[in-house]
Amino acid sequence: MASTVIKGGTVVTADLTYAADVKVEGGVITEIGPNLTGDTLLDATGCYVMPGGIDPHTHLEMPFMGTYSTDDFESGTRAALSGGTTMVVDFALPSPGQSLLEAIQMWDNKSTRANCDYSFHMAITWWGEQVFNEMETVVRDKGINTFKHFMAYKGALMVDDDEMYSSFKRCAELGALPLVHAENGDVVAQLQAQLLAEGNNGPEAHAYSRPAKVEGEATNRAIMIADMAGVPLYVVHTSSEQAHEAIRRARQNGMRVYGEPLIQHLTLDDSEYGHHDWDHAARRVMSPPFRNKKHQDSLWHGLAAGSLQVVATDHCAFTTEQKRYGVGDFTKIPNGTGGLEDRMPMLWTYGVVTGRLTMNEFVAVTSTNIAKILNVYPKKGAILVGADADIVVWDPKLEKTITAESQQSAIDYNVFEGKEIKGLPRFTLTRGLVSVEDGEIKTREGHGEFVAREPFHAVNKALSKWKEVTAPRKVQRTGIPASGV
Ligand SMILES: NC(=O)NCCC(=O)O
Ligand SMILES: [Zn+2]
Ligand SMILES: [Zn+2]
Repeated sequence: MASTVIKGGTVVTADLTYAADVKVEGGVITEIGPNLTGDTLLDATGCYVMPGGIDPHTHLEMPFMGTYSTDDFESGTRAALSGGTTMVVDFALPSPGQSLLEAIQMWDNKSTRANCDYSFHMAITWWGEQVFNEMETVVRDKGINTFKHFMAYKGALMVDDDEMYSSFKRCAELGALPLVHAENGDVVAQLQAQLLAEGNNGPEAHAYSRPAKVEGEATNRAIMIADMAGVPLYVVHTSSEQAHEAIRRARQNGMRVYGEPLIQHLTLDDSEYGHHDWDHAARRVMSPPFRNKKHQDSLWHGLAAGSLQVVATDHCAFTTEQKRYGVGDFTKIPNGTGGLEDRMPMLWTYGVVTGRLTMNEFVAVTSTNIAKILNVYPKKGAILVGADADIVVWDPKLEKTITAESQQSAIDYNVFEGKEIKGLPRFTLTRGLVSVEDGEIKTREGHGEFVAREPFHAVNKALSKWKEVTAPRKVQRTGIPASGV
């Protein structure tokens, strides 16, 4: 079997940093150590050899707000690999009333073009006996152990507390993990209507309609519901101190709650919405919106302290033309931004280069933590013998200025335009295939495979055990007095 050896680099994992060569055969890592030989040699001198990034939050070719996000599984995963990300997790999104299994079929069809491995979360967009029953098939037969709940997008994707509690309890039974988009959708809907009525119809009103408080409230509510259901919880796109505080407090109280800041929220702020150019501001419309520096600091601190665990992108890329559906009515601007290609270099530049994160923390929050949370570690997220050879050979000296012109993403702009980054992949390997080599993109369409994920990981088991141990029990009494009647 042909072998590839990554030679002369420093292996950096979530917990170790050491000099070693890494040998790859048949798409997996077969040896780690000094002086390895092989058929093809990749020179990693001066580089860090790290687990490829995992982006657990993407929306490729997603039907949303009357259109489809423009990056599909081909351009989206090409962009991912170009920036050192070797696995994405996308959301299968049934329309209200649609079968969950039908939605998986649709996502299966789209993902055949993927250049790197991928997995799916299932969204719970409506509730009923059919959904309850199909959740079991989704977990047991389809390899999906995560269910997403939108607490916002009223009248479209939003579910209410009753539905969420029912679904969370079902997740607990099935050994699955619920995810939430935490914003109070009722309050947002009223604020939107009020702002429009007052003539506030520009993209900046998108941010006014989604203050940090509505995120904080929903995060607290989801945490309480998960606690009552006896299930862990993953909060997507945590963007504010209020949401972070809720997660931090829950964790201090022994709850298994995870928070996922996005690279956009960490590095871009709400001044973008005040830009004089409508297009500039609209291109940055996403939910939750960008926040101020105080919130950004809180997110960075959470990553360093471990109260927030994962950095994602929520890559949901719409062209300028699509964003213009919302001229005159900000509620019609398709929500979402890009970031797949830039997540790792931006986090390295603003995190590791500045000293806010260590290299090992960088690996933890871009790859290893989410691999553990999703129950795919150490197949993914690890440099270990037997792990998939999803590897990024990171050159800390490579520099570039981000431009839309030079990106892989299919959209016509980049929200990080002009940012100067330091640290880029010299090589990216996806299950052993070298798909980025010295800046040259050599992706292979269709190389990506679906990654099935088993239910009932350690956290679910611990929580169900604890729930059983602490369940309310009838007091057994020796004597019962006669009734007073
Ligand atoms: N985040 C966003 O604005 N768009 C994608 C859908 C979602 O995750 O809320
Ligand atoms: Zn969301
Ligand atoms: Zn999303």
